[in-house]
Amino acid sequence: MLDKDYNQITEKLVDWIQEKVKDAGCEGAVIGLSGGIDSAVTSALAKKAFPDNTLGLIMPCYSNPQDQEDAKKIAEKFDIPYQVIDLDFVFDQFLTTLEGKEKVEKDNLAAANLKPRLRMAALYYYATKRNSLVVGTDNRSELKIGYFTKFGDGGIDIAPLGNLVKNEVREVAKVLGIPEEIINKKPSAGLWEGQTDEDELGFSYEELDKYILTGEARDEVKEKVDELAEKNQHKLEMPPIPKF
Ligand SMILES: Nc1ncnc2c1ncn2[C@@H]1O[C@H](COP(=O)(O)OP(=O)(O)OC[C@H]2O[C@@H]([n+]3cccc(C(=O)O)c3)[C@H](O)[C@@H]2O)[C@@H](O)[C@H]1O
Ligand SMILES: Nc1ncnc2c1ncn2[C@@H]1O[C@H](COP(=O)(O)OP(=O)(O)OP(=O)(O)O)[C@@H](O)[C@H]1O
Ligand SMILES: [Mg+2]
Repeated sequence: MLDKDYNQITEKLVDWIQEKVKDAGCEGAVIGLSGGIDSAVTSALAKKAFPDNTLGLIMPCYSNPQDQEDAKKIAEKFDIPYQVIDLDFVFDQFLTTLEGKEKVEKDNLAAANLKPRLRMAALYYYATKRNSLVVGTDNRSELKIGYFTKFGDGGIDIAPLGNLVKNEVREVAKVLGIPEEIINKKPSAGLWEGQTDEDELGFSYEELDKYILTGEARDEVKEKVDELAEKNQHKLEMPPIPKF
């Protein structure tokens, strides 16, 4: 990876979270805990920043049970208070309400994207009640290509990992003592069974990160990344407003 001091970066990120939360007049952090590395790192940083006011929400929505186990393991290892909020019922009811019928097709992107959007609503519920910020887990690699659900996992207040590519997040994870099995787990949005980021995208984080950091990649990867970055640019901007 880069020749950077990840011990120092870790400390600076803790200070940065403290500063952003205090600047907002808030007192703590609320984070969605998925059992993946990005939320593990983010919650461990937030816990260091706000030892007495960090809350993790574990929100399975037809999710792999192993993910919930992994999320609990992180919460317990870092002594982060957490709540398990099962979204299966709400998800089904919402889809039924949206479609106006009981039997609803769930196997499509529109339905899959409801999951992160329900999680976003739950995170803001607790953020408001606790005078806290929603601390996002999006990293630089995901932000570059818009690989997140708009107003879902992209609906957050601050993004401490936003300047670190995925492989740098792994370096910070090592500094924090995140368990190896979480660091080495295949990244997944968990939106449908068996989904992995790299299968869906068609390139690896190693390739994506190298392209972001050096501008070098296979032509096919460059093309795909550039196309996604352009197509999803709107996710990083304010909604267009007429100038007249
Ligand atoms: N040019 C434009 N200007 C303004 N808005 C525009 C737009 N083009 C589309 N839109 C809007 O954006 C919507 C499409 O964006 P969005 O709803 O986000 O949906 P979309 O980008 O199609 O899907 C989300 C992607 O993010 C991935 N994801 C989601 C959640 C977590 C993770 C993870 O890594 O954990 C990954 C997921 O696997 C999927 O590939 C359209 O329905 C439309 O409303
Ligand atoms: N089951 C879940 N419960 C709570 N939060 C979740 C759940 N699934 C996803 N999230 C939230 O959405 C974020 C985006 O998911 P994403 O998959 O990009 O990150 P991750 O799971 O932490 O790491 P990885 O990308 O390596 O899987 C998570 O970091 C977490 O904050
Ligand atoms: Mg994940």
